[in-house]
Amino acid sequence: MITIALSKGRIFEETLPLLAAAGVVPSEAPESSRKLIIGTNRDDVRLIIVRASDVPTYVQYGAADLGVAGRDVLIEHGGAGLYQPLDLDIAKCRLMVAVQNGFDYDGAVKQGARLRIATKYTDQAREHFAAKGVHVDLIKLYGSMELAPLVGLADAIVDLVSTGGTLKANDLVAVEHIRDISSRLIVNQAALKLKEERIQPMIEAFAGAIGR
Ligand SMILES: Nc1ncnc2c1ncn2[C@@H]1O[C@H](COP(=O)(O)OP(=O)(O)OP(=O)(O)O)[C@@H](O)[C@H]1O
Ligand SMILES: O=P(O)(O)OC[C@H]1O[C@H](OP(=O)(O)OP(=O)(O)O)[C@H](O)[C@@H]1O
Repeated sequence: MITIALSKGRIFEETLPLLAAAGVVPSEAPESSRKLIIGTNRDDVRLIIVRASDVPTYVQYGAADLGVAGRDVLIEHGGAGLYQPLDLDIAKCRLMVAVQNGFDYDGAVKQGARLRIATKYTDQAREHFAAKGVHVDLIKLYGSMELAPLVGLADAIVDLVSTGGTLKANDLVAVEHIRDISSRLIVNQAALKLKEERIQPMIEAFAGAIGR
């Protein structure tokens, strides 16, 4: 059996064409089912549905052989035990610093002010501000980061931006680009050796379908 870990929503939807290229069609959609293990048209392939940030953990420990995870999530996880053969060029966005409209970010940084930063991405935020020599207090959040500057919880946020619609709707502006993000295929290193004859063709099928 080959087990593939995916998260609901954009990762599942954008991985469907890649799975199809490998001859894998899920037997139901996670959005309309409460099942966490989803069968496919292939007896030897199943999907497990987990939180986006948990995908690397399932693959690291071998509970899933393969998975699809954002670069944002992979950097926070650290990547131990994971082989990352392909950038799938899906779920594309940017990790950015944003502040409320009117907040003088450059001025605050120049003055050497200590900034309060709300984010789910504490490791990447710490590294970004340390490299700039800016002192920060990090406030860990698990979602809706855009709210933090509006209610005085933080001076700035580090979050993902795609269309910019969420920032705009909440009177925020992006002030720094940290990195471009897309999702990657990740593979458990031991599984790749033990099940190579079934996993390698899947990697090749995914590779051939990227960007189609
Ligand atoms: N607006 C976006 N546009 C494109 N890609 C995005 C966007 N937001 C997030 N992503 C990418 O898709 C991945 C999955 O995002 P998704 O919103 O499904 O999960 P999440 O809610 O961030 O995670 P969790 O459920 O673990 O809190 C992210 O890790 C990121 O790489
Ligand atoms: O620039 P935009 O196109 O508006 O996208 C940015 C938003 O997308 C992500 O949230 P998502 O839609 O995944 O919501 P969730 O993570 O809170 O489920 C991210 O956390 C931003 O809030």
